[in-house]
Amino acid sequence: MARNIGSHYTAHRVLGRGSAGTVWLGEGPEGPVAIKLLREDLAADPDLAERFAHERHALLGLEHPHIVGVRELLVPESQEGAAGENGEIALVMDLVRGPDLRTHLTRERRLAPAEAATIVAGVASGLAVAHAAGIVHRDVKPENILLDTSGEQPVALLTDFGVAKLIDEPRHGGRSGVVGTPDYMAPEIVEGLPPRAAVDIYALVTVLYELLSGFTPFGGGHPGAVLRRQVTEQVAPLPGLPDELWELIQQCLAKAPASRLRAAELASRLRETRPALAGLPPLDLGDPASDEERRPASGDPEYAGYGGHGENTAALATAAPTRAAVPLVRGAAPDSERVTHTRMRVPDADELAGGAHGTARAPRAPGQPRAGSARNTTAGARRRRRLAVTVAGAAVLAVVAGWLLFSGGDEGGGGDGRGPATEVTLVDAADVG
Ligand SMILES: Nc1ncnc2c1ncn2[C@@H]1O[C@H](COP(=O)(O)OP(=O)(O)OP(=O)(O)O)[C@@H](O)[C@H]1O
Repeated sequence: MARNIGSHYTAHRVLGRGSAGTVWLGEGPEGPVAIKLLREDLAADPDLAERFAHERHALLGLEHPHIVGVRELLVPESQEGAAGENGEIALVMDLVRGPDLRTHLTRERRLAPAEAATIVAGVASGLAVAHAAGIVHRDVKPENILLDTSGEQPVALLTDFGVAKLIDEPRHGGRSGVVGTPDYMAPEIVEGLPPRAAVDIYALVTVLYELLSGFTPFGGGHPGAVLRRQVTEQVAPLPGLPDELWELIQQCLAKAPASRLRAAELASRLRETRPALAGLPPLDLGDPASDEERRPASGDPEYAGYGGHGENTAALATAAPTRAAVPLVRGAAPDSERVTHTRMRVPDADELAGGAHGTARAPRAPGQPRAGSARNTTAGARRRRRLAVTVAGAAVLAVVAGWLLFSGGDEGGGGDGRGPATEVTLVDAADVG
C-alpha cells in the first residue's frame, strides 16, 4: 500500500530490506526515487536524528557518476531539514535500475578481469570525491554497489554513504564502536583504530579480489577467525592475473593503511591496467559450487536487463525468493527476518597474533577458497556472516555477530523489465564524460 513520506514523496512498494531499514520504490516531484526508511527504533533515537540532520549537507552534497545521489533527507521536525511525517528518518535517493553487485557476482561466479577492474575503478573514483570531502564510507561491499542497467551499458554506483558511520557513532558518553562486515574489514579497524579513508580502499580491493576469484581473501569460517586473518595473514596470489593488477591488489591489501593507494590513484592505476586485461576470461580456479546454485532467483526483477555472458535471463524465469543479507546493528530487531545471530568475542591480542590460542588452520593451496569458506559450500554460498564490532581504545573486546538472512520477499530492486543484454560491458564514467 502506498504511504506518504514527508510532504513530497509517496512510497509504493518495497525494493529491499537491510539491517538499518527498508528501501522503497517511491515517487517524488521529479519522478521515481528510491526511499530508504530507517527502522522505527533508530528513527526514534533523537541522537541519531540529530546526527543525520547534522550531516545533511555532506550527505546531499556528494555528487558523482559512481555514487548513488541522495536527493533529500527527511528527519523528525525538531531537527534541521525537511520533516519526516511520522517522526521517520528517510533518505530519498536516485533510483538505480538494476541488480546489486552481490547478485551479479552470485550469478557469474567470477568476473572477467577487465569487467572487475572497470567496476572497481568507477567506485574508486567515487570514493576519491567522498574522501576529498572528508567522508569515509566504512561499509564498502558488493551489497552496497548497485549496477545501473538502464543505459546501454551497466554503470556501478556506490550507495549507503555515511549511513554506517551515523548509525554507529557513540551516544553521548557511550563507547565508540564500529559496524562492519568481517570479510571486508581492514586490520586497523580490528585493532581498534579509528576508520580513515584507507579502510575503504582495503574493502574495495577486497571486493576486487572477490570479483576475480569468487571468494574474499580472508573469509570463511567463524567471524572471529576472519578478523584474525585480516590482521595476521598475507593475501594468497591469484594465478593468471597480470602482474600489474596483482601488485596493485597486494599494495591495497597492505596491513599498514599508509601503504595503500589513495582512491584517485587506485582508479587511475586500474584504468592503466586495462590494455593488459582486455580479452582475458574469468580466472579458472575451479569451483565446487554448481552453476544452478549460484544463479540468482529465476525471474528476479533485480536482474532484468542484465544478461551476463549472453544468456537470456528471461529463460531463468520461475518465481523464487531473493535474498537479503542483514548485518546486526545496534538496537532492536531489524525489519528483515533473521535466520540467526550470535554473540561472540573478538580474538584477544594473542589470538590476533596467531599465538597458542589462535585458530588452527590447514594449509591451503594458493588461489583456493578455505575449507568452510562462505564461497566454498552450497549453504555457504547463500550465507554471509556479518559482525557488529565494538571496540574501546586499543583493546579489542566483546562483540555481537550478525548472520546472513534470506528474505522471503519477491520484491527485488528496481529492474526495468528490459530484455537481456547480449554482452556485459561496464561503463566507467571517466570514459563518457
Ligand atoms: N537507490 C536504490 N535504487 C534501487 N534499489 C536500491 C537502492 N538502494 C538500495 N536498493 C535496494 O534495496 C535493498 C536494501 O538496501 P539496503 O541498503 O537497505 O540494504 P543492504 O545494503 O542490502 O544491507 P545492509 O544495509 O544491511 O548492509 C538492496 O537490495 C538494494 O538493491
